[in-house]
Amino acid sequence: MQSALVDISYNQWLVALSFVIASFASYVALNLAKRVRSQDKSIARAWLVGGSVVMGTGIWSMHFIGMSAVSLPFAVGFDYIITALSWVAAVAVSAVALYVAGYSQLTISRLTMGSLAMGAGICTMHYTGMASLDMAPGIQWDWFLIAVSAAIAVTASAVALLIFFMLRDLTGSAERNWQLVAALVMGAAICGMHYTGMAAAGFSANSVCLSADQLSGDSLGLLVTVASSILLSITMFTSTLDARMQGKAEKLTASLKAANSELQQIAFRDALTGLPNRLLFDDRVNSAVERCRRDGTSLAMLFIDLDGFKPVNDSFGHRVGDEVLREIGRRLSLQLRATDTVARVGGDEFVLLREGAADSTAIAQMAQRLIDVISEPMTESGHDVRLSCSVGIALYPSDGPHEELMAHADAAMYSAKRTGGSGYAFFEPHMNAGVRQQIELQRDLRLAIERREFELHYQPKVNAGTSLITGVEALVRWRHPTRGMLSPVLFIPVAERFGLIGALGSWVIDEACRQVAAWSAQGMRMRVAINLSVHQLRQDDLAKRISAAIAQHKIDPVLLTFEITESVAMEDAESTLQMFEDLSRIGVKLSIDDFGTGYSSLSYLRRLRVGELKIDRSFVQDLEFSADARAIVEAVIGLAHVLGLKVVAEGVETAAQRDVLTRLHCDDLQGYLFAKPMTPEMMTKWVEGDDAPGTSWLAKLATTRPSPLT
Ligand SMILES: Nc1nc2c(ncn2[C@@H]2O[C@@H]3COP(=O)(O)O[C@H]4[C@@H](O)[C@H](n5cnc6c(=O)[nH]c(N)nc65)O[C@@H]4COP(=O)(O)O[C@H]3[C@H]2O)c(=O)[nH]1
Repeated sequence: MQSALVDISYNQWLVALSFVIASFASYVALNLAKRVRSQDKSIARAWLVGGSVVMGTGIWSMHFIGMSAVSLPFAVGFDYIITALSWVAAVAVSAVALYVAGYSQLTISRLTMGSLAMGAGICTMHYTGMASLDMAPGIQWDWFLIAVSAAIAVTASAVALLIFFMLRDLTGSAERNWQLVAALVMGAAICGMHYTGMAAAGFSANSVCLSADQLSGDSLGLLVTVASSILLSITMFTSTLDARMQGKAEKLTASLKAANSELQQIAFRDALTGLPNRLLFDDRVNSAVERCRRDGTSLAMLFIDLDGFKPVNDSFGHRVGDEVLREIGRRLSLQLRATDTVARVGGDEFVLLREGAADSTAIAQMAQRLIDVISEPMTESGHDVRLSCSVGIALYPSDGPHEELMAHADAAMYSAKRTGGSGYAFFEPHMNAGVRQQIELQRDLRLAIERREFELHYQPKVNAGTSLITGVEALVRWRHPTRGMLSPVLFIPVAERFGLIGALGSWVIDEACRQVAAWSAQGMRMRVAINLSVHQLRQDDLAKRISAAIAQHKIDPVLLTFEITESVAMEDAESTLQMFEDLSRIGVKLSIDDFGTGYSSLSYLRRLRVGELKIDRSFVQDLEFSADARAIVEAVIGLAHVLGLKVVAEGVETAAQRDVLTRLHCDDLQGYLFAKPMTPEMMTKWVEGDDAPGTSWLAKLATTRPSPLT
């Protein structure tokens, strides 16, 4: 028979306090759940363990304070061991909650299993906690209310998990506000469960609490409140700090990634068309060849050179030329299969790589399709443009080792071009004669700098009126170990084509500066002109390299003149202007070489900071016999003088040419009539007036009266 039950009353303040602690613990729990999703696995694990302890302690404190809020007509206390077990249950519940929160997605099964496990844990904590009140006779339970409390526990857990996954995508103040609302809802649900569970317990009027002498006292609830609040606050603070640091680290990682991809873009992409550049293309070829070897398949390389691009560029300007190249890149890209690569490898040169190309008929059809799409008319900046292209095809493995594929495709392209363009040709061994030589030259060129096989020879320029030397032009020579002295006409184009001109050009600049310093040490203030290739002019650090060489050899920058051919200067006008400004800022002089062969506009010439024009040899050769050539040279000299530029005529071979040029007021003359290019030692002797091969009577005349050379 059941004895009468006592009425249970609650301390309202402690009930309110338990709600505050429950909400606070929930708020911290939501924060911790985010930390457990950290990218760093060891940090996530640390937060899972530490977070479970803190969150468990928070929930347990709420429950403990809730129990302390009950006032019973007899002294109560809590069994140490059972109380500790209820704490362990709270920590276990928290671990389950945080573990589920660590998943990237909340599936139905995770929600069900998670909330059941958490509900079971909460009930375990609560009823173990109740059991720590060691009552005699025992507590009389209302099983219906117990079931309700269990249902509340499971539902509250499910709601908590749902809320967490919903909050995940919010940021800033929205995140904070919704987290607060969610914490209050969860606090209410936890309290609901707890007080329903309390209501399920009935105490007989004659009950005695056997654990009254264990964990007890009026200030116990307060102590637990203070301790758990401090713990929750510290955790909250640490978690916020960690979130900030992680946020910063993530931002840093993101910006590093962005910088990295930008660098890759610069290093591996052609800036104008956005297509892969030579470097990336070579890399793709290497991988494709590797696959061919492994699988016994083949590939095709198509070298595409535009027919008629130069006239478009010259007549419509470089901006239109750039647009045309972009459009060609776009058209070629549209013809690609997923495994193909197309790259821009030169001004108007593209290469296409196709893997698994066994059938030459299909390759021929593809080449024809490329010609057709490129031949379709286009309108760029209001100009109607119609181009075509020549395509050379080399196959791997039948057309030789893969290092020679591009050269072979190139040779085939030239063959297609020779037959009138707008067509394609497959590589054939007889096209190889020139190619093999180029490849060998390229191989030797790579070693030539290390082996000190290059030399600079110098050719004087003299004043037309006085015949006194005004400076020299540095001309590179290659003393090849087996082929003897080679002309730059032979190897400069190879160096340009195979990306070796940068190193060679730097050597020339450095050597010329060294020679200027050596001559200065001998008391000769010699002006030296150095040729720059188009590739050098497009190097961003050219001005820096030149300054470094000037500084290293401690020479006066005005003694250096850089010669750029007219057609190079006209290509990509904006970047030429920029580079000329950079160069003139370091104090060197600039000259336009081979003038008359390009299409300079007057206004453009005015903007370029050049001090000198060199009339092309072809005009000088015709001077004696052609009235047209004379008229052109006269006009050029007049124009240059109006613009304040000095004029040098190159390739002067006869006295008659010299006389005409002098009459036309050309400033300086250069050519075999005065001296051929010579070694620095011969040059020194020449200046000092000794005999030297290639000198003429006039040169000797000039050198018998050494002049101040600046
Ligand atoms: N028929 C004839 N020829 C004469 C006469 N006077 C001089 N020459 C030759 O004409 C060329 C003048 O150099 P360029 O127009 O700058 O043309 C140069 C220049 O564009 C390039 N080059 C030479 N050295 C360098 C260099 O260090 N760097 C770069 N990027 N290019 C260079 O190679 C080209 C050819 O150089 P070289 O073979 O040394 O040929 C030189 C010179 O030997 C003459 O009276 N008659």
